[in-house]
Amino acid sequence: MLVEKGQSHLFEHWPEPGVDDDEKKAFFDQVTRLNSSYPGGLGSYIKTARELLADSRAGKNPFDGFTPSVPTGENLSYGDENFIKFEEAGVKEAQNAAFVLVAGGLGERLGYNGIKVALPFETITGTCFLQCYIESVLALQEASYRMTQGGQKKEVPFVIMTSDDTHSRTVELLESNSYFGMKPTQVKLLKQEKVACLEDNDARLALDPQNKFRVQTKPHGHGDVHSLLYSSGLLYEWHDAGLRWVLFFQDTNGLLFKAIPASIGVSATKGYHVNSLAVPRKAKEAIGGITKLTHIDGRSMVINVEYNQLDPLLRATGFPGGDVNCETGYSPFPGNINQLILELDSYIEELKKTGGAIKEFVNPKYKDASKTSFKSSTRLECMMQDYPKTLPPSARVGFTVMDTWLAYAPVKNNPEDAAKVPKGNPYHSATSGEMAIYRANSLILRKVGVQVDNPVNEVFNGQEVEVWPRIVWKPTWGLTYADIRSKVSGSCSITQRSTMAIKGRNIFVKDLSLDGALVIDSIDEAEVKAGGSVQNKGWLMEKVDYKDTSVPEAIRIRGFRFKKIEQLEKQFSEPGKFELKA
Ligand SMILES: O=c1ccn([C@@H]2O[C@H](COP(=O)(O)OP(=O)(O)O[C@H]3OC[C@@H](O)[C@H](O)[C@H]3O)[C@@H](O)[C@H]2O)c(=O)[nH]1
Ligand SMILES: [Mg+2]
Repeated sequence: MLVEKGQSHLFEHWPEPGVDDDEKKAFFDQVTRLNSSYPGGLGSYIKTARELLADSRAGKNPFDGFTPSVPTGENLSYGDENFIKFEEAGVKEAQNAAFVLVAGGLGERLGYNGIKVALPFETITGTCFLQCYIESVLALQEASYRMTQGGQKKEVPFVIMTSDDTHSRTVELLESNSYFGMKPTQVKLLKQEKVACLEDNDARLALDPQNKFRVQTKPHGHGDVHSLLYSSGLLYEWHDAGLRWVLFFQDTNGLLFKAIPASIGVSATKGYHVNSLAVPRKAKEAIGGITKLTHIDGRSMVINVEYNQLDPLLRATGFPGGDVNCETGYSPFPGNINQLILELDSYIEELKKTGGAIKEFVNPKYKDASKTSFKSSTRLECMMQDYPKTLPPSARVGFTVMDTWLAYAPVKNNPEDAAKVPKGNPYHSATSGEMAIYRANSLILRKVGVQVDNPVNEVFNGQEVEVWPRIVWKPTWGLTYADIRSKVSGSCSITQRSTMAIKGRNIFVKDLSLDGALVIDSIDEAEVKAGGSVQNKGWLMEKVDYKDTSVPEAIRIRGFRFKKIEQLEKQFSEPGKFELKA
């Protein structure tokens, strides 16, 4: 097959029979894997690669014939009547959802040595992203069950897509932490395979520079999640269990679950087959733009246009300024945060036709303008948000826009690159990611009536950020606006230099004035009233330089660490009613 497909160069250097036979066999093992893990097999991969490479060489615009315009979607504003209604509908529906985390990426822009889901999303408690996600799903599952008493208690499936770059470390993280409280059987890992690299426009496969008996491979992109889910049989299992929604999300967004209940509510209420979460987008920000594309033949679709393609598309279609802000100070195109909610039945119908194959693209870096050779080998890639591209016009494709402060704080950029982000655009760094948690929690507490001090501006690792009071809570304490409102009452205040961690479901904050650090931990069966005036020296934020290798990498990439001077710390590990009075 390889020889037929113009790949005989792969064998040119092979020694005579009997020499290196083990390596030769290993080569065919690898080829067999590459062949079976790609929908349609290697032959189909090579064929598509030739077509896409020819288009790329000819400079063909992938959006040829399409005109972009700004689509309309559902705009939510936190805590208003509409939002509360959607949150309630979403929590009810959450027990019919399955969650899929795509975490196969290396995170090259961040350059962190570990896997990204193992990074703390905040360093008050040191909770990592994966723990945050798992605890949020469990809290949602529990809340959903309680809302529909009498029903059957369901376990919400949690899938993680890994790759060879992340798989074993993800398993290790789960196992060494008892799956963060989830039943191991509730978690499924699907490993994506890499795809063959291409060395030229004829799609000749590239050999691994380290081993001439192996084909070089690179990641195929997060779009693999659809074919993996389909071939795993999970979708049918979920269908038979009566599930209705599949939610996809990415590796580092500590705010995400604040936006999820309401967006499930939007999907359920509007009957969306596809619902993408979005936030206002700054021009040139590294997030895709949700765009309505209308073809000259009349058909149209609402789809993500990836951040590197939005500017050329706009310039080519009568927007000479390209990707620029409009009078609002934002790009007119909502920013895709790549959190998708798909309706399960229509998803299965579509995948029956496509097998989960997603429209691919190729992005070779050419040596020169003749476009005949590449600087380094390339490969086909695909993105999970391109799923709607093959849907029929009857599909209900929508999106939900929320405030960035509530919904999106990814950790993608290393400190050096983050410091170079144009002023006014988000850093998307470990520093900004953690600060965003404190800002969101402060703003939420303000919404429910707590008097929270204004932030101060500080510079960490060359990035100027707002530092709000450092407030965190467990998902079981406050999953929705209504939850949080029910747990806070009276006249409460929190000063700017304060730190607060609420780590128990039934902690009721009433008439609390905090100036310092407070940590409360309680079991579900303990009901704790927390009030009075708490004042102590608190926790200081000490600056750390990202180049200071004496500090653990997960900390120094933030540019600060907490110095615990003094705190009030209380633990309630017995059932009963308690009062915390300072
Ligand atoms: O092969 C891969 C590549 C990536 N991924 C995962 O996919 C997720 C996103 O990857 P990246 O962080 O590289 O994505 P990018 O920042 O380039 O853009 C992504 O997020 C922002 C959105 O606006 C973009 O539209 C979306 O493509 C991560 O969770 C990553 O682990 C895989 O699981 N497999
Ligand atoms: Mg990327």
